[in-house]
Amino acid sequence: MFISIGSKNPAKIAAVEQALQGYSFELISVDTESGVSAQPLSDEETIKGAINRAVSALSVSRADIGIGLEGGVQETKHGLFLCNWGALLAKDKEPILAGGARIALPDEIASRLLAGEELGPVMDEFAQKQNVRKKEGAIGIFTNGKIDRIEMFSHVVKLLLGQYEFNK
Ligand SMILES: O=P(O)(O)OP(=O)(O)OP(=O)(O)OC[C@H]1O[C@@H](n2cnc3c(O)ncnc32)[C@H](O)[C@@H]1O
Ligand SMILES: [Mg+2]
Repeated sequence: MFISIGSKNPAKIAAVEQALQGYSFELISVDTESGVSAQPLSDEETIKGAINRAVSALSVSRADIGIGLEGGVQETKHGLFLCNWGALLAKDKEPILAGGARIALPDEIASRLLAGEELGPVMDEFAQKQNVRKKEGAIGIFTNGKIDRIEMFSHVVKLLLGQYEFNK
């Protein structure tokens, strides 16, 4: 299986590799535009970003499958939640979608995102670390390391792959 992932973010690449353990596969990563805002503010926008990345990843390579993973946030009555979406696109097929685990962000983080800041830099400042988005992610910080961004996205990729196999 030849797979192209639409991001150079090491956490997203590692998530695909983790989900594909036991498979024989070749993986390339391509820097794609999400085509949505840098900080998507809804499920809908985040899904669109994931699909756009999968489409570009497939179109610029000879891969059989393009995968797009996108992070965003979604407002609810219970707070601003992290949302993460994945799209898998096989040639001449409709994209397959899957969502990741969700947790509410603390108010001090949520208010900054709603004011227009991006989660990546806000998390680095909050956690006093560098490149949180490429490592444990906000989900790793706020779950005390129980579920990091790689594990969360690897779950999304397994959900994509499983649906792809089931529908084949
Ligand atoms: O290189 P790319 O693939 O763009 O990876 P990214 O880390 O920027 O990830 P996204 O574009 O999918 O995420 C959209 C925004 O949300 C941020 N973000 C999403 N999830 C995060 C997390 O768990 N921890 C820190 N920042 C996160 C990220 O920095 C962006 O500002
Ligand atoms: Mg980004």
